[in-house]
Order: sequence, then C-alpha cells, then structure tokens
Amino acid sequence: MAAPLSVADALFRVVEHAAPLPGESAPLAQAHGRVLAADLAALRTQPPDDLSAMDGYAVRAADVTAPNARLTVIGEVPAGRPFDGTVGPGEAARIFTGGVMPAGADTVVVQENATRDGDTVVFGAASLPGRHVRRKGRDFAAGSVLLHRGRKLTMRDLALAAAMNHPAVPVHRRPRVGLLATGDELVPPGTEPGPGRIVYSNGFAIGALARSEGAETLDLGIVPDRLDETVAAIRRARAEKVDVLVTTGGASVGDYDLVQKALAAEGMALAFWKIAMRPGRPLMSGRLGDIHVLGLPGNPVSSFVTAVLFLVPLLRRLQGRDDLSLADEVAVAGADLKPNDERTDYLRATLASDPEGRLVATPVTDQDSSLLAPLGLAGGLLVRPPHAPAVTAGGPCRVIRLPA
Ligand SMILES: Nc1nc2c(c(=O)[nH]1)N[C@H]1C(S)=C(S)[C@@H](COP(=O)(O)OP(=O)(O)OC[C@H]3O[C@@H](n4cnc5c(N)ncnc54)[C@H](O)[C@@H]3O)O[C@H]1N2
Ligand code: MOO
Repeated sequence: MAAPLSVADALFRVVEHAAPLPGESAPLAQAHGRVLAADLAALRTQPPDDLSAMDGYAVRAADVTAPNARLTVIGEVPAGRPFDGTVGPGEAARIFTGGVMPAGADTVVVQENATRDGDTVVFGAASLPGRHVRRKGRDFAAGSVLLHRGRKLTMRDLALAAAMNHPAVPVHRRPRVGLLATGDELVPPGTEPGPGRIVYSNGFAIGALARSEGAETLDLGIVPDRLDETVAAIRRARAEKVDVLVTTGGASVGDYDLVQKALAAEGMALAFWKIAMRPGRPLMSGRLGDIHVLGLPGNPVSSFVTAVLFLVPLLRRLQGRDDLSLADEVAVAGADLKPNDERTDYLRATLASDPEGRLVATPVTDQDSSLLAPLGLAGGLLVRPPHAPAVTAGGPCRVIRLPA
C-alpha cells in the first residue's frame, strides 16, 4: 500500500488549481478584510501643499531670528481657504492648523509665543525656517503604489486608501462556500433528539471560520445517508454556483459513508482521500467542474482541525492571498510528549505564559476526535511532525493558535 499523503502534499493539492476569484469594486466602508485585486496608486499628493502644523502665524524666518520681532498681520489662512497674497518682509499671516502656507512665508510661530495688538503681532521667541510646516508630499506623492495586490486590507489601509482619494477599491470576489452535513443521526440544535440521535454541531464552527476568512456561506442542510439525497444536495450546490463545497461526515469506509460515491457519480475528479494526519485521516479533496470540494471527516474535532488546515488556505488562495496557512509559533511543552508515528498529530492544547513570558502549550488529557468540550478549552494545536522524538515537559514544540 502506498504511503498516505503528507499534510504538506495534501495542502499543495488542495490549492494548486485555486486561482484567485475575479475582482469587483468594494466601497471603502465595506472593504475591511477584503483582499486587493490590483495595486493601488495614490490619485493625489498628500499633503497637497505645504501646510501649517499649528495654529499661529506664517512668517519669513529671516524676520524672526531673535525674540521680540514685531510684524504686521496682513491676512488670515484657515484650513481649506488658501491666502492669495504674499507674506513680504515685516509681514505675518494669521494661520490655523492645516492652512496652506502663503507665498513668501517659510515658518510658523505658534500663537502661544505671540502677542497680538490689532494688526501688529510681537513674537516672544525666535523661529527657524520650516518650523511647524508639513511639506507637500511628506506623506505620499501622486502615482506612488502604497497598497499592493494580495494585501488583506486593514482598517488603517482604508484610511490610507481614502486619503489616496479612492472611494472604492478593487478586491477579489468573496468565495461562496456551501456547507453540507451528512448523517441519519443528525438533528439541528434545539430539537428533542430521538434515540441514538446526535446534535449537528460542526457546521457552526466551520461556517464561522469560513466567514471570518472572507467567505460567504450557504447552508445546504443535513442530508440522510442516502445516495439519491446526497446527489440532490450536491446538485443544489452546483445550481447555487458555490466556489467551494464542504461536506462533513460520510468520509470514512463505513457502509453509510456515501459522500465520495455521490460526488463520483456527479463527476468529481478526486485529488486525494486519506492523509497522514491525526485527527482528520479520512479527509478527501477533489474538483467538481469549477467547484473545489473538501470532504471533511464527521467527527467534530476532525472536521474543525481539517478546516483550519485546508479550508482556510483554500479560501485565502481564492481571494488572492499568499499567506495561506495560519502561522505556527514556538512554544514550550507543558507536559511530556510521546514519540510520534508517521502521521502529523495536532494535539488540542491549552495555552498559557510561564514566568519568563514563554508560551506554554499543554495537551488536554483526552484527545478523542469527538470531544467538543476540550476543543473549546484549547487555545491551539500542538503540532507533532511525523516521527517526532519524545519531548520532556519544558522542551520546545510548535503550536498553531486556533481562531477565536
Ligand atoms: N473502520 C474504520 N472506521 C473509521 C475509520 C477508519 O479508518 N476505519 N476512520 C475513523 C475516523 S479517523 C474518523 S475521523 C471517522 C470519520 O468518519 P466519517 O467522516 O465517515 O464521519 P461519520 O461516520 O459520518 O461521523 C463520525 C462521527 O461524527 C459525528 N458527526 C458527523 N457529522 C457531524 C456533525 N455535523 N455534527 C456533529 N457530529 C457529527 C457522527 O455522529 C459520528 O459520531 O470515522 C472513523 N471510523
Ligand atoms: O481522524 Mo479521525 O479524524 O482521527 O477521528
């Protein structure tokens, strides 16, 4: 039997055919977290002119080289209303923060250092050229590319794009993710489950994860373990033009695990089924026309962990991002770790800081892949690579923080 696919190889196969979705225009107020589909160049220079940084008087520095200079006030320059005249020798213009520096003036004396008497002003202190003046273009020049394609827009980027004079920005379309749960035993939360029934849970975490990664989600419901109903749900997903179809459950080898059979009947090209990880071994991936299919195992922990590791990168790729995976970071093991076998292990671990400020990751005691309560307590996944040797408590390890 061929060795099962490694996590890295599986991830490559999940994203290799995922091209960024087409661009669309998003108004700035709706663009937070969207990913730029094109470079963004400034449409204007900022500041557009030399501006005063203070409320005071715009003067010639040559007139105020010593304290007690006495000048004649020839006009007023509020922000947004430039002054037509020129400040000549012996003259000053009253100016306010953001006002355009009038011709002739090259420095600003703050009003705290000025005594005004009618048209005359006397300065208590000397000033130097350029003092309290914000030079034209100090922030950026027209034509400069300040935000690059592939960037996930932060709230600060929105302010910058606005200052660059863009009311809207080109962003990749949000991926549409269809979520399909399978299993005769599943009932929605809030009902009175009959004997042997299980409350449907995992789609709530996976849906929230997908939306937090910029996707729109479509709930395709729960289908029973029947081929015809599973096929019908897959057809619904196609009719709804989802970009990604995420199924949960029915991924294993049991008589009622029909998801792959139904997808094959609909023409899916299988990329892989089963990979060398724990939890999540029965993960399946393929393509159904333009739809990227991820078949996640039904166990709630397995489905969430595989969604974090594979759905997140797929959604990021579809939105044109290059930072596909959630970053891992160095931590200290909070307990002894056994040597690992050939599968990458993702241990649910609580996270804390030790007195030296180091991140400590302690695996929860029961690592069964059905357990949601420990998953809720875990702040991260402690990653054990294939064949990792034993680590004693206090030794180094790596963790992936789980999204909130
Ligand atoms: N003979 C074997 N049996 C199993 C194997 C195997 O290799 N050989 N793999 C095991 C592993 S590992 C996993 S993971 C599961 C995955 O199985 P399925 O994807 O087919 O999942 P189901 O059998 O449908 O469900 C498993 C478990 O999870 C519950 N479940 C399913 N969907 C949901 C949901 N949406 N919300 C909450 N809980 C859900 C379901 O009731 C089952 O208890 O297979 C092992 N078996
Ligand atoms: O891989 Mo299963 O996901 O171990 O429970």
